[in-house]
Amino acid sequence: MQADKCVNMIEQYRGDSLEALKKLDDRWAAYHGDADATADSSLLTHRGCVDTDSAAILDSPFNANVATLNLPSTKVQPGLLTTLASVINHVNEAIFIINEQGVLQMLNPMAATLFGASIEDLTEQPWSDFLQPEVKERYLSLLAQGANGQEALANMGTKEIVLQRADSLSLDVDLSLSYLPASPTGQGALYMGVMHNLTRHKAQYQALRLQARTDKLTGLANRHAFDEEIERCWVDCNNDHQPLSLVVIDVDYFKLFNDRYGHVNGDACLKKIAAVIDSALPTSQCMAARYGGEEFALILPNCDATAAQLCAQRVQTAINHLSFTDLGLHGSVRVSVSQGIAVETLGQYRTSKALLCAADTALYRAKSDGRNRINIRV
Ligand SMILES: Nc1nc2c(ncn2[C@@H]2O[C@H](COP(=O)(O)OP(=O)(O)OP(=O)(O)O)[C@@H](O)[C@H]2O)c(=O)[nH]1
Repeated sequence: MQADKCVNMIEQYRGDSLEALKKLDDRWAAYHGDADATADSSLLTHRGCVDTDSAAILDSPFNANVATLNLPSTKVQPGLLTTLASVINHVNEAIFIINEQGVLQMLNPMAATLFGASIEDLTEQPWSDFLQPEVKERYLSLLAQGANGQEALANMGTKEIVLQRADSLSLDVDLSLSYLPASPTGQGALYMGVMHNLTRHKAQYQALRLQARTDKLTGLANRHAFDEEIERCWVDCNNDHQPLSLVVIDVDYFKLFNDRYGHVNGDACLKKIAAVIDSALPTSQCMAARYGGEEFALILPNCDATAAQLCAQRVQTAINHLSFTDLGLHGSVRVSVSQGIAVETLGQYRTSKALLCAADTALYRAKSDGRNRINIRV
């Protein structure tokens, strides 16, 4: 919204609004006691540049902060640039102006902070030096289109990019670049860039994403994450002609555990089981997820039946040895799990869902065969 406001203000003052510019110039002249302000380049220098008489500029009725903007003193239509400088310095957004060659003409303090250098050091620098190679080309061709008079193509909507700051740090920002056509008064076309620092948003997004994919009780991946991961692994393993194994794990007689020892201890038991399952994963590409209440599932990409069985046996042994004395329960209290395994190696299953169904069927068999056992369908 702020950016729109800025563009609107610039529109108001630019090229076709020469009348407004004239009024500003007249006001400036009146303030400085010079009726012919626009023709007086020394006065214009006063109006735009930091180096000269900054006290007078700070007292300016137009914009006390224009002094902080370093305006180029050559090849400009100063009335326009001064107005532009005044506007961008008022807007609470990081804004920079480049010319048709992509050279930084002015920027406000917020933009300088994002670029990682002072306004003075940044002015007259090629803006594309702050872009990564992959996006640099895109923006340079945009400038070329503007220079060829293809104005309609010379705007770039908001895009997420990585800024290569002057201090060599990288910064995630979103950036929009707007074409400001050449004015009839001789000012060449310019581009206005508006940037937002995305660092905090990205961190929040990552935290929320992790939260949305994590089971709150156990800290394992949740069902949503499992569904996404199985699809990804299915495609990857099929493409690479690698096996994909699934293990579905269900706690035996867990209702009894809850009934005997209470739901709080039931929760603690699920956490212990989850930790055991997670540590039994053979590789870092594997995923352990809480599939439902007392049901867990393992995705084992690039693992054949032997590797999957080994993993399941590790889980079984470790769970059989779990102790609950730290919960105040008797040392004899034990739990077990039943496990079903299905393995895709030679295109037996048409979809990941079919593979999951096969693992579920194997689990059902393990349960019906007496529990605390592993059943495999290859
Ligand atoms: N404490 C606790 N219990 C849960 C949670 N989610 C599911 N349960 C319990 O898990 C139990 C599952 O019971 P059943 O589906 O009958 O299965 P089971 O008793 O384990 O019997 P089998 O699976 O046939 O061996 C129910 O009592 C649920 O309340 C949870 O997050 N915390």
